[in-house]
Amino acid sequence: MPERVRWGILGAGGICNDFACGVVTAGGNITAIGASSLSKAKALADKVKVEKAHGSYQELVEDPNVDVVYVGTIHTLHLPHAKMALNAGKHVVCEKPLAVNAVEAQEIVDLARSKGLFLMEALWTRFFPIVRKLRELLKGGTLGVPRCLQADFGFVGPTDPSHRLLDPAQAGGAMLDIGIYVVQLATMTFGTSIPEIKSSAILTPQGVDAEGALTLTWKDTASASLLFTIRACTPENSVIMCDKGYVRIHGQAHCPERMTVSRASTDRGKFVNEEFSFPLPKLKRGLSVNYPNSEGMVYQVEAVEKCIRDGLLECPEYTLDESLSIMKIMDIYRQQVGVTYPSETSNCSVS
Ligand SMILES: NC(=O)C1=CN([C@@H]2O[C@H](COP(=O)(O)OP(=O)(O)OC[C@H]3O[C@@H](n4cnc5c(N)ncnc54)[C@H](OP(=O)(O)O)[C@@H]3O)[C@@H](O)[C@H]2O)C=CC1
Ligand SMILES: O=C1OC[C@@H](O)[C@H](O)[C@H]1O
Repeated sequence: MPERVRWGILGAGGICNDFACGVVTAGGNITAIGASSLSKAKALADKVKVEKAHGSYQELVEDPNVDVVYVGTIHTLHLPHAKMALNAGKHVVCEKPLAVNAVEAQEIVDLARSKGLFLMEALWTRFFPIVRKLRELLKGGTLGVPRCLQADFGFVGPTDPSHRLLDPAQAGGAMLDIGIYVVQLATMTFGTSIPEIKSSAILTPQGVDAEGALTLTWKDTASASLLFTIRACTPENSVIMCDKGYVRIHGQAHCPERMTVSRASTDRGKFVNEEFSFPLPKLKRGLSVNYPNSEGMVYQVEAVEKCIRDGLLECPEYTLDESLSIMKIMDIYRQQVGVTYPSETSNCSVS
């Protein structure tokens, strides 16, 4: 294996640009970009100064100079594209959600495991320094036991019903696109066992969830109250409440840079506050990103490269079992609110 992992980028849309900028900014090595057409692949390759562009995904995954494929296509294509790369013997980092439902996600995980290849769902939030600091803090125990979480993530999304966020054929809807971020905060804090789930949602005329609310209860131990919407601006606050204080993670919900830790004092209702912040890295000159705070892709790139260098097949900071649990929670939510996608041949996987 060369000193730096050799990345292949599968797709040339919005997030592929941002991920590629992350690799370049991290000083990493992208050896090829493959897209549905050569012109699309070339346009991105020129922008991020990558020599090789492929006009098909198959050519990309078969490129002998690629070690790990980043899959950045739409939700319904994650299953075929992740499988295509694994079957070609490549490690895979696949955009969130890993797949449309838990049955599909399990298929990808089983394939990676059977082939002894690295696989991770690209839940980049996990690798932000503030999130790592938060985990350290919760583990350290000085805030006591985490008992409840309140979190929201919302923005006003597109109105064109053919946009991927709204189109059932592209597995659109708020949960799979952004709800996943608040769900992962809950599993990170309270563990990956499947909680009791109560869901509600507002659906679009096309039948995807424009807004959802979820109450998760881990019997006798913890609860989470989560809201996600693509039809309203929300404060994007996440508050983890413990028995000796609480932590407020300030938005943006999926790429936070700042948190306030409030420790209970001997005076009930009075807290001693401590602020933490980790500013984003600066992009390398000439690069520009499409999505907020995508400079923070750097952290995920570095984490994956370390795992692959160390010979790991999954990332300890975000395991495949956790991805599968999150997928199951999202399946149960969709069952409860009545969102199914045309691409789902078998029903959701909930057992
Ligand atoms: N981590 C984060 O912060 C973010 C993550 N995402 C995730 O990234 C993924 C892609 O989102 P985004 O980049 O915004 O989407 P885009 O629509 O910008 O790009 C998606 C790519 O998928 C392929 N594609 C798109 N539509 C179709 C279609 N109808 N039929 C066939 N192929 C299609 C195209 O690949 P090609 O270029 O080869 O033609 C396209 O470039 C999603 O999984 C999303 O959840 C998105 C935004 C932010
Ligand atoms: O992951 C995401 O984060 C930012 C949102 O704007 C985008 O729709 C989503 O895919």
